[in-house]
Amino acid sequence: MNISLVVFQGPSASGKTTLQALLGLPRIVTWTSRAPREGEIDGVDYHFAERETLERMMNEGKMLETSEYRGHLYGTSLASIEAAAGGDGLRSIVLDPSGARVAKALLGERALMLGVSALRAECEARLLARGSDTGQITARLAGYDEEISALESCDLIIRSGEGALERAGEIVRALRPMLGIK
Ligand SMILES: Nc1ncnc2c1ncn2[C@@H]1O[C@H](COP(=O)(O)OP(=O)(O)OP(=O)(O)O)[C@@H](O)[C@H]1O
Ligand SMILES: Nc1nc2c(ncn2[C@@H]2O[C@H](COP(=O)(O)O)[C@@H](O)[C@H]2O)c(=O)[nH]1
Repeated sequence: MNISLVVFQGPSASGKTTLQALLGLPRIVTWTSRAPREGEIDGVDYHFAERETLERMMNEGKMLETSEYRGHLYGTSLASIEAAAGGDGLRSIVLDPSGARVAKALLGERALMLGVSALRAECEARLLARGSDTGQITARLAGYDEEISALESCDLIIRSGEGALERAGEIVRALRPMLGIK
C-alpha cells in the first residue's frame, strides 16, 4: 500500500487521539484558536494561536484548509501536509469531516481514512470526565449524527466503545505491518 497519511476522524471524544497515539506514527500538528486543555502542550498537541494569527496565515495562503468547530478556528498548514504528500515519511493526522475531505481530495489513495466511532452516551460520559461543562458537551454532541454519517466515506471504521479500548488498540496496531511500520 502506498499510504503517506493516516487520517483519523469521528465524533468528539470517540477516541481518535487515543487510537492515533496507539498507531504510533509521527503526527501532523494542526493549528487551533482554542485554549489548551490541561496537559496539552503547544507544538505537540496543537500549535495554539490567536484567531488573528490563523486568519493571517489563511490570507497569506499558508493553510491547506481551515474549519470552524464549535466557535474556534482549526487548520492544517500547507507546509505540514506537503511534507506528507511528498513522501517524506508516513504520518497521521486528526481532522473533522471537512478537513478529512480536503486531505482525501489532495492525497487520494495515499490517504488511509480511519473512522472512530463510539455511542453518543459514551462520548458524553468521556466529555464529562474531561471536565467539559453542559454547554460544551451539548455543542460538541450537536454534530454527533453528522460526524457518524461522515464515517461512511472511511476505508475502515473502528469502534472504540467503553471497555473496548484494548480491542480497538489491537486493530489499530494490526495496521502497522500493512503500512510498512516495524
Ligand atoms: N474506548 C475507550 N474507552 C474508554 N475511554 C476512552 C476510550 N477511548 C478514548 N477514551 C477516553 O476518552 C477521552 C477522549 O478521547 P480522545 O481524546 O482520544 O478523543 P477524541 O476523539 O480525540 O476527542 P476530541 O475530538 O474531542 O478531541 C480521553 O479521556 C480518553 O482517554
Ligand atoms: N478541519 C480540521 N479539523 C481539525 C484540525 N485540527 C483538529 N481538528 C478537529 O477539530 C475537532 C475538535 O478538536 P479538539 O481538539 O478541540 O477536540 C476534532 O474533530 C478534530 O479532529 C484541523 O487542522 N483541521
